[in-house]
Amino acid sequence: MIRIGHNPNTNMLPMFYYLEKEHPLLESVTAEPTGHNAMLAEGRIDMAPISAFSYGEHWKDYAILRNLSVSTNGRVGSILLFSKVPIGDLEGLTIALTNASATSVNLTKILLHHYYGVTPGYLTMPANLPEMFAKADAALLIGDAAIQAALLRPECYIYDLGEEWHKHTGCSMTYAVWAFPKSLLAEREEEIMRIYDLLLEAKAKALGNMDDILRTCQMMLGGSLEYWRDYFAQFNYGLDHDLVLGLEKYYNQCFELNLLPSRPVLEFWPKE
Ligand SMILES: C=C(O[C@@H]1C=C(C(=O)O)C=C[C@H]1O)C(=O)O
Repeated sequence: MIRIGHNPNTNMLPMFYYLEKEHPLLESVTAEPTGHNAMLAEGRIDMAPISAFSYGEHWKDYAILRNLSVSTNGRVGSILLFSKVPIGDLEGLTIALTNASATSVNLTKILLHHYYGVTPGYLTMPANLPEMFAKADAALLIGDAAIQAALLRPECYIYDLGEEWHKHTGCSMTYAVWAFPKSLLAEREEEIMRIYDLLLEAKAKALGNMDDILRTCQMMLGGSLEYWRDYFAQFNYGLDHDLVLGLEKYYNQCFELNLLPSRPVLEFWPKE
């Protein structure tokens, strides 16, 4: 039995919609990304779509499943900085960061410190825009919380961090990778291979049947089918060479800004 992390946000439906929930080899544990980051590090789950940043913290212990990620080359639509002032004016002000994210929290710091030359103060809070705006001048939200907040058209500046990253670096951005502890390979490699095949099959089926997923998103959060078609058009759930280059750029920036203690070396599984 492999315990995998299930992320309930709409952007993960192309991975989970067709994954068999009752498969005898699988047990799913639902949480936001930071929940899975902690559970994988503590051995409470065996594999998950963790924050790319969390892989960067544990790269010596983890392997990354090939050809799987949550990435965009530009706009993402659900990693949004809501701000009362233009982004370049945040010097000395306060940003409330969602407690659900690790990748985007550090992406925010890279963009602000390195590219805009501003150093705000930070708070970490549950994702709730009115409560965040009561305590801070800007708020970072990810996933469905970001989509829901943006659909309400709040009166503030809204920056898409995938778009900002692309604008400043020309690179794609990988938010999540599927990782597992390498120590599992000694005795459970065959089981991991079975789960990997299930994940690839579920993804292929979803990407060939996106209409079902668009309707599900509409039922979950509202919005038009066109809105959802446009949202998913940005995403890449693979992990090709160009995406890896973008991810390495992100890790290098994290290391240079002391957000990571070492420069991660990516180790993929299965070996080619
Ligand atoms: C695209 C998204 O990516 C997510 C963002 C993450 C993070 O910031 O740590 C982690 C997992 C991703 O699935 C999103 O939630 O909107």
